[in-house]
This record gives sequence, C-alpha cells and structure tokens, in this order.
Amino acid sequence: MQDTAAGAVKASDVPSYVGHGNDALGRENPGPGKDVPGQGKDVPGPEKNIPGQGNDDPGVERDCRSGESISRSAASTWHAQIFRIGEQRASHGAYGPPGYSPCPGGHHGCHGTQYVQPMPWPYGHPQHPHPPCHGHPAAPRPFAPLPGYPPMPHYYPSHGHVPNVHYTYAPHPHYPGYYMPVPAMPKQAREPSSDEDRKREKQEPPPPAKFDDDHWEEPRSRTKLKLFGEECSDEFRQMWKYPLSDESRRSFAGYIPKVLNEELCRSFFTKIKDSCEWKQPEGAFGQIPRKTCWMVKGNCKCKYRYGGLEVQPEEFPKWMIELMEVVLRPCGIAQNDWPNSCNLNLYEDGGMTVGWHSDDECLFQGKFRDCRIISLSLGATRKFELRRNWPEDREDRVQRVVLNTGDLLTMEGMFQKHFQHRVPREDVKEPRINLTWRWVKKHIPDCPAGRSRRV
Ligand SMILES: O=C(O)CCC(=O)C(=O)O
Ligand SMILES: [Fe+2]
Repeated sequence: MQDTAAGAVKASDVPSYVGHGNDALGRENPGPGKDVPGQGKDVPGPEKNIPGQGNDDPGVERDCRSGESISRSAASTWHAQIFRIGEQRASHGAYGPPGYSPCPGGHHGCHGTQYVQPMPWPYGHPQHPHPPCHGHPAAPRPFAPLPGYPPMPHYYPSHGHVPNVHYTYAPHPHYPGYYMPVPAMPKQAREPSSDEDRKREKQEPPPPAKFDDDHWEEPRSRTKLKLFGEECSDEFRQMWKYPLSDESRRSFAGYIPKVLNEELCRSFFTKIKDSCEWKQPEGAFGQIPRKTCWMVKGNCKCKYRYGGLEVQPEEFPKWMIELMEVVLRPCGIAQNDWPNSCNLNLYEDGGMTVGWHSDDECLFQGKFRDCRIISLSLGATRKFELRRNWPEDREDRVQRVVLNTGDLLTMEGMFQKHFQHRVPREDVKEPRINLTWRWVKKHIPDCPAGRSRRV
C-alpha cells in the first residue's frame, strides 16, 4: 500500500477525540480535536456542539478498558463524525463553527471571511492543502496501516493488532483504499430497541462469517473442546454450573460458588491488597477507573497492553502459587499446564469499574482459537455482565452473574470473540479484588518465555 500524504501512522498520530465523553468518574475526556496536530490545546472541539454528543449526554456508558466513555448515541455515530469536522466547518460559512473565530486569512473556497462554498475535503487532502489555522481544527488525516500490518478488508469491531493501541482499522471515507485506526467499537446493549437503535444497528459492522447455517463456530462435537466442568475430577463435577452455554458460538461461562472459604478469602484478600504494587495507569482517555497489576510466570517479559495503556509484568509471587493450588484444583488442570499469567484488578468501591470489553488481546489469541480464562473474586459482591457481539433474534439481553467473595467464574471457548463483559458501577462501599488467570499463547517477540517455548 502506498503511503499517504500524511505518512505512516504513529501511535501519537491517532486522533484522540474519537470516543470522547465523560469517563467513569464523571470527568471530561479530552474533547475532540484537543490533540489534533497543529491545533491549540484550548481550542474547543466542534463536536461539543453536536446535539446528542455533548459531554453532558446522560446516556454515557463507559466502554473498553481504557476508561473512556461513549454515550449510546455518540458511540454509534462517532465513526461518522470523525470526518464531520470538515463538513461542519464548511456548513458554518463565513464565520466558522460556533466557538471558532472567523479566519482572517480568508482562504478562498474553504472557510473564513472569503468563504465561497463548502469544501468537501478535509485539511490535509491534496485538494485542500491549507494548514490548520485560527481554531479551525485539522481534519483527521488518512492513515496507512502500520508497516507489517495488512489493511483490514472491512471494519472489525474489536481490537486491532496495533502495538500499544487499542485500535482497529476502518476504511477511510474519503480515500478509497486507505484505512484509518479507530478505537474498538463497543457493541451497544440491545435491550431498548427503539427505531433509533434499529437505524444504528444497520450501520453496525458486519458480523464474521458463520461456520454454517446453524453455527457461528465449528461445533464442539467436531473440535472436541472440553470444558473445565467436564475435564475436572468427579468430586468437583457437580459443583460446576454453566450460566452461559452457547454451543452455536462455542462460547461458555462456567461458575462455582465459594471455591475458597471465608477465612482463606479474607487472608488472601489482605495479602494481595497489601503486597501488590497497584497501578492506575493512564489509558487513551485518562486514568483507568480501577487499580491493576499484571503477573506472569517465570521469565516471561510480556507486558499487558490494552486500551492504549501498558502494564509491566511482575513475576508470580509465592502467595500466587499457593492461591493457584487451591483455586485451580476444581478446574482439573495439572500444575505443568497452569495458566502462565494473571491480571489483577482492585476496585476500591462501587465507583470503580471495568467497561464493556473482551479479553481478546493478541497475547491470548482468544479471537482466533479456544481460550480459557479463570476468574476469582475476593471481597465485595459485584455484578459481572456479559453480552453478545452479534446478537440474533431474541438473543438481545445482557446476562448477569453475581460474584461473591470466593466465587470462581470461567470464560471458555470462543467467548472472547463473541462476547463482551463488564463490571458495572454500583452503590457499594467495600473493595473487591479480581484475579483472572490466562494463558499467554503468543509471547511478544523479545520475550524469553516465547523463545524457550519454540526450542
Ligand atoms: O473484575 C472482574 O470480574 C472482571 C475483570 C476483567 O474483565 C478483566 O480483568 O479483564
Ligand atoms: Fe476482562
């Protein structure tokens, strides 16, 4: 693919105004255009004036783990709005959009005092080569895929493999053949299906190809996928429940209440809370609304990257091995096959959350093959919700599992491809810790654990 006028995309070039809104803590995310190259930081972004997309939208819903918020209305329309800046500027004629001073430069044909007619091309387009000026934001520039990343044939509603950025590609609306990075597009909950929702649904990205008329994925009878609840020893088999068993999508969520007794829950909770080096990193839209820690086995050096943030690995401490011995027993996994990583979250109270997302990062390969994730909850009771990416008729409900201290939950099969999950905000005062054990299947290129695996 040839390079564009804008050159190859760097993570820092990715427009930061997409998916804006309030974050989970009610703060304003960076407004549109604030980081647009060549544009002053204090320039108000034009989308602030777009009805239904303002930061005061009551329907704000946080999505993806970067902590960003996307209002229901905005989330489905921001894709179109990426390029609305140019159109909006033009439609405001001589005076520019509200909040912008007229352009004294008078660029004939585009905007300012000499405005003649709408300019259909954004800044940066060969037909519109002006630099941004006087508060008129630069329109987003076209992006070529990163070197080594083939263009995606169509929009895919999940995380692209752009290092360190939780982005995917969408075809550029003005440059045929070019693709631009956009944040993972969250699917909207389908419960209230208004006309508006239905209209939006039409714009939604196409679902992946199905295996056959009746199955999204190759059925388990052929792939031989075994669930934890089937592989475990007899003494545990009765304990397993599968609140989600979607054979067509080969996606499952398993559950065992109280794999740890109260005393163990309390002692592990205190140990983990006090000994972890909790971080609250900045994602693409500000600090994430929870604390986190990423632990790995042995010499693995894989960082955990999602939502534009990166968490450095810490080696499994002694208590982790002790905890895994207890928690993984009902899963029937031999110690040699234990998960090699664990993501830990600390929710200090009900205001701390994780938004709709899938654990579909490249490390775990969950979008491409069966993937198992085992989660343990400690401390406050919180709700865990899940929803389908591509619901069919009568499949449109969000499902909910209430997770108490000591409860185990699993996500198995192709769950990360077909489902999203979240822990929503709640009126809870007490803290909760969650551990999710995972198998890193694809180590980062310089990771010694990846190298030794291949030898
Ligand atoms: O806290 C939970 O139960 C879920 C955490 C989670 O989804 C994650 O860490 O990816
Ligand atoms: Fe997750």
